[in-house]
Amino acid sequence: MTVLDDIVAGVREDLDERRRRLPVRELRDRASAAGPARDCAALLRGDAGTGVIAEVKRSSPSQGRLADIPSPASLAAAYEAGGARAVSVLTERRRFGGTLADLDAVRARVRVPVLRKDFVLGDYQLWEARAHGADLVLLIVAALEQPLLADLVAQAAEIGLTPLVEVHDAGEAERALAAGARVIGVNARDLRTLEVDRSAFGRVAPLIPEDVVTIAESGVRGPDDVTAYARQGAHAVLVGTCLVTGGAPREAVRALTAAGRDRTARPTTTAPGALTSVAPAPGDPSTATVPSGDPNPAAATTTAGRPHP
Ligand SMILES: O=C(O)c1ccccc1NCC(=O)[C@H](O)[C@H](O)COP(=O)(O)O
Repeated sequence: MTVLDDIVAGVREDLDERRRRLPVRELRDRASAAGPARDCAALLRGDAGTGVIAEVKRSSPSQGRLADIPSPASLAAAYEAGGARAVSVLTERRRFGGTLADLDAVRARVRVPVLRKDFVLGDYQLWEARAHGADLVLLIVAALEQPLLADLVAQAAEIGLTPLVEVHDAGEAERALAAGARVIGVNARDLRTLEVDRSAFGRVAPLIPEDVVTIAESGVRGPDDVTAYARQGAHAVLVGTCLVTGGAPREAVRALTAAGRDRTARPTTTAPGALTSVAPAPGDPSTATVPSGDPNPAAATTTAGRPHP
């Protein structure tokens, strides 16, 4: 069993329990009362510079306890004051020490978009995310079969959430695009082994079309890492550990944001194997990928719904 399998098994148990306590129809009512979410793709892309998505993270499977964070709202306010483009809130309880109450508290305090960071396995968690005020929701390709991934991308958009679809390698990026992702996070951390490889973004991002927003996730230790990602064209970086352990979150976010000031246009490859996304027909969550350079959309190979390894 991998670390990811183990996390997902716990998440599933907790989710079943919440479902028993609160029917989805009630969640939907709460989601309607939460007011509209923002369309975050353009906000995350920003005008210039690599932005910072700053994370509220108490613990992690890779490093155990990181910080107490008695007031997630105060931490998020410090992130916002430092110039964070968005705030990420880990709501997974067992391994990360997060709760939906953290999401409520952060939502109530900041104006920037808020990401619900969890291991989403079905639409119930999308409704939860919206009911608790999230604008964005994380969908992890490695945790989802392709038909479910495509479904959740489409449903998230219908609910008004912007799905941030997380990948770790080229094959997962292909699946994300095939599912219709418009915002893709390349996680340097392999969720099966917890190994961090900061070169993952440089390998995967050039395969992603320029009109898709790209986020470099995990393993950022300080400004130099942000500068490196900015040179590779990342629209934003997602940072947790170094912000919650550093002791001065507002100043830290400011320094990371300054380091990302000079973003270079992302080099996208036209080599065989590069991917382009093809917009799905309205109401059709599936989409297709074609090798870039092939001008004939009719040559598209539909990959949505395809079983994955
Ligand atoms: O952080 C972990 O150890 C981890 C392990 C298994 C699954 C997910 C994990 N983290 C979630 C994240 O993606 C990070 O919290 C986020 O990218 C920030 O990373 P970092 O700056 O390295 O804390």
